[in-house]
Amino acid sequence: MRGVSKAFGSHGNASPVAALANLDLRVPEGSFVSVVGPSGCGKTTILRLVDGLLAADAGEVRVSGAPPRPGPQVGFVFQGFRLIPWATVEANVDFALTSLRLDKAERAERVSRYLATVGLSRFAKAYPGTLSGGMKQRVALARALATDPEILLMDEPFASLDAQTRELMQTELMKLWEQRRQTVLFVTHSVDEAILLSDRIVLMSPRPGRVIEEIEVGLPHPRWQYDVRATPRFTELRTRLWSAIRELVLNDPSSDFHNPSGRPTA
Ligand SMILES: Nc1ncnc2c1ncn2[C@@H]1O[C@H](COP(=O)(O)OP(=O)(O)OP(=O)(O)O)[C@@H](O)[C@H]1O
Repeated sequence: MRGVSKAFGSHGNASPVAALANLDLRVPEGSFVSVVGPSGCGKTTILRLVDGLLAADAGEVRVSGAPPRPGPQVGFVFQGFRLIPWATVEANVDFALTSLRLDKAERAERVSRYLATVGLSRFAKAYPGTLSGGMKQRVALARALATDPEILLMDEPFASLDAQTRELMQTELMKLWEQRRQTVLFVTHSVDEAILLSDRIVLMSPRPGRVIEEIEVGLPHPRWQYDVRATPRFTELRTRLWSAIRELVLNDPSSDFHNPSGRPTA
């Protein structure tokens, strides 16, 4: 993304919201990049621009050298799963394959392979409403992976899961990524999650959203094989990112937590 700006239209008398201003961001092929920053800094807007669901007002967005276009080359995983409630688990995954023009046997093989990858083969005939949150998110992950996309866009995919399930899903994602090494652009509010998963972390400031720092994580892979959180590097990154985000929030006049002095308000 080069010099990208995006504003959203005004509601009633309110003036337009400048979501992104003159944003530069490069995500190298095969890398795992996370975007963190205060609420409303434009993280989701970046993903929608890369997916081609949204057009930039100014600047240039390129995906593998071409203008972005929605399609099977890009997999999207959302916080809210977005499964089809009246379709079975396997039908939900199969639906993603519609545009690939595979024959029936190939489609069935893909569906069963990716359901096995996320450990849900036994639930192929179940309906989403009967599954736990973690299982639903695994279906959503299988659906996103089934087209074998070059790029995975993930918008707070684990935010609504309980802490244990979230950790298990993070480990699953790390393992899957080690095998396939897609390019991943991952949005999260969790600094720990960003450090755990990413090669690089992009820190954004809000109103208008822009990149203020890019940090190489520098922790070795595969990270599920050792206790990443116990390393000095993890602690250092965590402290650095949290204090930067805290400063951004306290100094943002439109934030509910605006308090430049940082002193107790009560
Ligand atoms: N369709 C829209 N119409 C109006 N304003 C919008 C729209 N989409 C996003 N915005 C505004 O643009 C800004 C950036 O939104 P975006 O959702 O990209 O931020 P975010 O960093 O992902 O937020 P959060 O962390 O809260 O999910 C916000 O101020 C948001 O209110």
